[in-house]
This record gives sequence, structure tokens and C-alpha cells, in this order.
Amino acid sequence: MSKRPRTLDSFFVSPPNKKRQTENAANEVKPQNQAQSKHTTYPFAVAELPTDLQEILQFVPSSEGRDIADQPDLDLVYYQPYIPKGAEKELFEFLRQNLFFYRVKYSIKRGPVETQINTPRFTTVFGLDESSRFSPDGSVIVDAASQKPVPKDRYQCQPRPIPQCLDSLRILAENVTGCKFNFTLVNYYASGDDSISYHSDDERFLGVDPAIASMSLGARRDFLMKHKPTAAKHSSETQPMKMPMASGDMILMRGKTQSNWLHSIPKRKGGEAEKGRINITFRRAKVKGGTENYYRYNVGQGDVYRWDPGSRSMVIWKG
Ligand SMILES: O=C(O)CCC(=O)C(=O)O
Ligand SMILES: [Fe+2]
Repeated sequence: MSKRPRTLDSFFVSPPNKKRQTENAANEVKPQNQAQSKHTTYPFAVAELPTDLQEILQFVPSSEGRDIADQPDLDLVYYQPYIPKGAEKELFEFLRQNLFFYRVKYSIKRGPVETQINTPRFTTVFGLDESSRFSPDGSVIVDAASQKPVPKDRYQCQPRPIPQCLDSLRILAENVTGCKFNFTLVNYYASGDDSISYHSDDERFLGVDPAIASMSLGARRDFLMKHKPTAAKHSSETQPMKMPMASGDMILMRGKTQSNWLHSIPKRKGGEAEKGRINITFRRAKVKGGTENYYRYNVGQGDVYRWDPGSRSMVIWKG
């Protein structure tokens, strides 16, 4: 006999005869699902999604996406919300608690001048470009064409398989958008001082007109967009946009958007931003250069950070 389908509401009431979560002496909430994603490249194992969250994800998208294409070269789908209300808070806490993050530093050279850049947010990344894939157990990287293990020096970086908790979200994003993704990039904006400046994700390694799905959890932060300056088009022909990305919202950017528009998350003074915000983007890198780029700028060579529930802040993880 098949199981009776549950309604969304029933997920938010604890079943009477089932203890939903176990609490230890420190009152720390433990997920029901103790299984973990492990890999030699991970500083520590990543818990799999708790079963209650896994089940709620059947109800994604929580609302129909709204097309926004009323300006030149703009092609967006905005889900407000995407994750069911009530579940996004648990998903936010779970991911902040269980992922490892980095504060990447790098230098750029413009002519003779070298500038040190401190990425103003926490980042982490998982995935592999189209030219190769992980074997099912994740132990080897296999060439997509020959199906043979790739030579050791194929990648300078050490690619990481997407842990189960993020891979479930990736598969969901594929099903909802009809796009294919092989990378998951995660940003954590700890406070209003963390930000990402105006840019477009139009790197060659993503191919033409890339689709990028971008999910928000935690603090509401403004997502700003403006058209790139062009010779032909006066910027006054287009209107800059401000989208209040709330917890559980998702925006899909596709078509000509990346080649023509810039986006940013500006710094904010105090308020809600201090609660912290997670952004997850799903993308598809076509070639090896994409893999190298993503690990260089989102993992780097520095310290590993992990959320510390005691001090409620990211602290350097000492292994
Ligand atoms: O945090 C966001 O919403 C945007 C992040 C972003 O644009 C990026 O990672 O490329
Ligand atoms: Fe971006």
C-alpha cells in the first residue's frame, strides 16, 4: 500500500508519537539524520539534510516563479518564496552550522600596481566542470569523454564533490528551472559589512547566455541590478532595480542577463543584516578553467572557518 501523501502543514506539527529531535545537555538541536558526506578534500564531514527538511523540499517551489523581462536584455524568474515559509529558517541554520567556509585573499595586478583583495564575505564551492565527473563513490575524477581517471595534474586545484545537503538543492533547482548545474557556490554574509560589488557572471567558461539560479536564506538583503554601460544604449533607457531577497527566495538569471546587466549585494548598516545571510548559486561550468577559477576565488589557500554556536560567529577551525 502506498503512503498517504502528507500536506505541507503537517510537516510543521510534530507527530505525537515521534520525538522530532533529540536534545543533548547543552540544548543543542541534533538533526535526526546522522549520515554524513565525507571526502578527502573536505576539512570535516558534512551532515546530510535532516529527514524533515528533505521531505519539505518536495513542496519546492513554494510559489510560482514570476517572469521579469520588462527591460532590455533582462530575463529573470523570481520565486517569492521558493522554499516553504517555516522551513527556510531551519535550512539556513542547518547549512550555516554544517558547512566549512573561507575568507579568500588574492592579489590583482593592474599594470605595475599589485592590489591585495580581501573578499568581503565567507565563501565555499563544490563541483566539477563538464569535462569530467566524480566516480560514484567520489574517490576518483573521471574524464567525461574517455571515462578514464584524469591525470593527476589535470587540475591544479582539488575539486570537491557536492555534499548531499547541497546536491539535493541542486537537483531541485534543476527540476524547477529545467537547467543543468554542475557547480554550487555558497556565500555567507555575516553582517551588513559583508557584500559583493557590482559584477556579472559572464565568464567564458560558463558559455553563452548562462543560467544561474540564486537562492537566499537568512537575513533579507537588497539585490541590486543595473544595465552595463553601452555605447548604443543610454543607461537612462533602463531602470536600475532593487529586489529585496528574503529568506527562502530564489532568482533565476538567464538569457542575455549576464552579458548586459550587473548585480550586487551592497553593504548595509545594522538591522536585519546582522543575523547573517546565506546565498547559494547553481551554475554550469563547461571547461576546466571554470573549475580552477571557482576554487581559486572561493576556497583559496587560507584558514577554514566554521560556525561556532557558542559565540554565534564564524571561527577559524583548527581540526
Ligand atoms: O548573494 C547574492 O545574492 C549574489 C551572489 C553573487 O552574485 C555571486 O556569488 O556571484
Ligand atoms: Fe554574481
